[in-house]
Parts: sequence; C-alpha cells; structure tokens
Amino acid sequence: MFNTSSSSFVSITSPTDVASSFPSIPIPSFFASSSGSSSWLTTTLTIVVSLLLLEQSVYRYKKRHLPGPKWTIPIIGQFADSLNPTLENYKAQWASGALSAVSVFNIFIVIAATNEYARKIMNSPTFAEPCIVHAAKKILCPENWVFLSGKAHVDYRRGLNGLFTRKALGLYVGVQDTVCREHFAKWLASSAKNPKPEMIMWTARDLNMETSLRVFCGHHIPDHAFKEISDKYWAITAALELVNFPIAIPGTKVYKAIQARKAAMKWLTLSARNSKVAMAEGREPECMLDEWVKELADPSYKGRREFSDHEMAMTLFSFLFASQDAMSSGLIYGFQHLADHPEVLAKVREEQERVRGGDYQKPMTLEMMDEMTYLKAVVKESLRVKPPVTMVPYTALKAFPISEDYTVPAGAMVIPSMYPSLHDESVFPEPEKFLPERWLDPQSPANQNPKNFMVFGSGPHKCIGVEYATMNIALVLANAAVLLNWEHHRTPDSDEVQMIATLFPKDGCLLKFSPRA
Ligand code: HEM
Repeated sequence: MFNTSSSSFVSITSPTDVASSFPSIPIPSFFASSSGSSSWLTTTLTIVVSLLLLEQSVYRYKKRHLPGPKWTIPIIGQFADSLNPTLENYKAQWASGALSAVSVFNIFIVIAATNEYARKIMNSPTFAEPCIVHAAKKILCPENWVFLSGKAHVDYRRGLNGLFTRKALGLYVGVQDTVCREHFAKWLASSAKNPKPEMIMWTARDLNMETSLRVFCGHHIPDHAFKEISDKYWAITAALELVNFPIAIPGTKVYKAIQARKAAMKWLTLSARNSKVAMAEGREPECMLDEWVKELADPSYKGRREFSDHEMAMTLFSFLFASQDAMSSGLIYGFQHLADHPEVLAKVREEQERVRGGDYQKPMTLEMMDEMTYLKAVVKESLRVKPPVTMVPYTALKAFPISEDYTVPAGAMVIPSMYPSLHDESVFPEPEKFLPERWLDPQSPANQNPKNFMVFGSGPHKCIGVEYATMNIALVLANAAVLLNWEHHRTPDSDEVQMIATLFPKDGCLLKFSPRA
C-alpha cells in the first residue's frame, strides 16, 4: 500500500512554551533608533514578527477546538517530531480525540482516529483524495495513474482489475512458489554457515522484491536487475515521511528516492517492451505484463488499448511502491507471530499435512490454498495485530464538513488512521493478542464487523492487491511451516515497533533457520 504508507508521524510535544511568547516579543530599543540601517532593521523585524503572528493565527483559526498543540513551532511546526515517529506517539495522538490537529511546514494536518471518520474520509472522493505522502508525486511521477481522481481514476483502475482476477492469480502462484523455495534454500545455506540468528528484515525484503519483479515482469527482466532495484529501493522507503524537506536537492531523501525510481523504471520499461514482443510472437503469458498485453489485444476487451512502455512501467512501479514495504512488514510479522505462538504454528502444520498430503515438493496451486482456512485466519490476524499501513494521508480538495462541528479546511492534509479500528476492543476483545481463532467463528464480533478490518483501506482507492497480497503472505508462511524450523531470538526490542514507512519489529526480527525433517 500505499503505505504507507505514509506512516511517519507527528508527535505532540507541546511547543506552547516556545510559541506562546511570540505575541509579546519585545523589540530591542536600539532597533528603533532613527538611523537608516536601524529603521530598515525595524521594518524587517516588524514584517517577520507580523508573519510569525499571522502563521500562529492561521493555525489557531484552522484548528479551532480540535485537540493539538495550542501554538505551532514557527515555520517547521512539528517537523522534528515527524523525523522519529513512534507508535506510542501515534497512540497518544489518537487517544487525544476522534479528530486532532498538528502542523508541519505550514501544512495543516487533521488526524482522524475513529472508524467512522476514517471511512468517511476514504469514501468521500469529492472532498478528499489520497496524497499518500508529501513527496509521493515526486517519487512516483505526477502523471502516475494513482493520482487520478473521480471517473478518470475509476476507469483506469477498471482496466487494471484483469491483472488481479483469479485466473491471473493462478498464473502468479506458481511464480511465487518457485521464488519462495529458491530464497528458502539461500536462507538455509546462510544459516548453516552462520551459527548466530540473523535479521530477516533484509532477507524478507529481497524475497519480496524478487517475487514482485518475477510476477510483474517474468523473464523479461534480467536477474541482475533484481539486486540493483532491491539495493536502491531502500532510498524510496527512507523518503516515505509524512512531510519531507520541501525541495528535492542532491543529498535529500527525496532526491535519492527519485534516482532509485529512475533505476527501477529503466528495467520496468525494458520489460514492457520485451513483453509486447513476446506476446506478438504468440508466446504463452508468464507474468503480469504478459497478461496485460494479451488482454489489450483480446477482441472482447472494451477499454483503452494503447499503453506506452513508459506508462506500463509506471503502473508496475506504482504496484512495487504500494507493495514492497507493506508486504515485507506483513511477512516479517507473520514469521514473528508464528515463532512466538508455537501452538498456532502446530495447527498450521497440521493443516498443511492434511491439504498437501505430505508431499511438500508438489507446486502450490490456488485450489490447495483455498483449503487452508486456518492459515488464512493466521494471516488475517497477523495483519490485524500489526497492520503494515497504519494510516493513509489524504488531501482535502475543498472545505470538508467532516463532523457537525468541524470542517477540514480546503488544502489541509486529512489522515484516516486504520490502527485504532483494528484494535477496537469492542470488535476484537484483547486486541493486542494474536488469536487467529477469532476469525474462524462466523458469528464472532470480528467477522460481524468487517468494516473494522481496514488493513487494506476502504472506498475507491482500497488496495487493488488485497487478494494477491494475502495469497503471497499465506504461500510463504505455508512453505516455511513445512520446509523450515525457525527459532526467534527474542530481545527487549522484539515487541517494540519501528516505523519505517510501515511497521517492523525494532530488532529486525532475529531468526535462526534449520531444515525441517
Ligand atoms: C500486506 C500488503 C499490503 C497492504 C497492507 C496494503 C495496503 C494498502 C492500503 C491501506 C492502501 C490505501 C487504500 C485507501 O486509500 O483506501 C493501498 C492502496 C493500494 N495498493 Fe496496497 N497493500 C498491500 C499490498 C499491495 C500489493 C501486493 C499491491 C500490488 C501488487 C498493492 C497495490 C496497491 C495500489 C495500486 C493501491 C492504490 C489503489 C488506488 O489508488 O486505486 N498493494 N494498499
């Protein structure tokens, strides 16, 4: 997802002390002398103080009665706090009110904590549209389809639905299975050499990147491109802050992210070209691009038929952007939850034994996965307890009357938060506990309140890759359960959360793998 995304956060360390002194800043008497230079200084200082006062007044006017700092730190607002976001600060913010306010670099931000407000923002396309994070347009390219709105967005998205049908997923599952097994072999080889547990933070990201690129581009992309894209991609993850330094000059995170996007786009564009050639030669589709090219050529297809290599590459890049961090987070917590709950892992293994009849070399199919009811509950619960995407920033396109007594000002950022809905005690009793069983009873509050399961968002921009994502996490965990043993080396940071675009265990999740007899 978009994650993201988007998970950097603004904590509320009250700047009251600093800011409340502005109205009474004394102008030293020597500035008020009659000399030319001092009158120039007086004028300059008066303008600066007036602007600072104006900044405070505008902030107070927009904030009205919402909880949040009384004053904003001049110019930068809560930027410093947003550099080191923590889940604790988020939780404090959500607890401060159903709607609360902050400001960063004069971007006024309204944060919505409840399910009702979060859904209202995501389902009001005439009032608000996703802006993902501040720098997203620079990283993804402004002309990327994800920034379309209204009918143009709906039409474009409809054209992409064919890439996520059951038929298409059936093609991808084989690719995912192969890549997963290859990576497990590498994990085991590395574990055999190194007696110490290793962080799966990086190995899971590599697995994920190769899976995505093989599913999207098949063999139209060379093997060495995976490593290049995967290595450079971290610059994109690092730039996913709620608000970045405003100008993308060399040395800034956004600049580095743009260079990483250019490197990825070079390979994705080449793949689009290669796929068109392969399909024109009548070859069988083997990846998402092939499915897309073939669909465009189908006489019964009704949508737009011409897509340049660059446009196709941009769309694939939007999928990579939306999935890389969220999928890695989902996978890593999947491994951690299963390691920390051996009774759950034992049930996953029992189910695998039953569905796969003990033959773990047989390639995975969608039909096999359909029968893995318990595993699906495990994946759902893991994503609920630690949702990769905690919130998705939107922009108010015009004054947005979100509640009876508050209107989000036009141009403000308005952020629906998903985490509180997923930890609502009335729907998920003992919300911090990992209890897959809550998804097995159709009458359970969890199943009776589907609107609370906001892991993939809601409304017209809801994640297009929901089935693909859950299938891939389930497939990796299914294969891991039968092919690997893994011990979790717990540290004081294992249950602490690090927010780098999405959620990760602070210690990177230290695991020791061994082959399962
Ligand atoms: C565990 C993995 C994932 C999570 C938690 C996740 C979550 C999300 C969320 C929360 C949104 C925003 C929804 C909204 O604004 O209402 C989103 C949007 C999106 N996601 Fe995902 N996602 C995941 C994986 C994927 C994958 C694998 C793909 C593609 C292959 C993908 C493609 C997209 C796209 C294209 C959008 C934007 C859709 C639009 O604007 O119409 N996501 N995702």
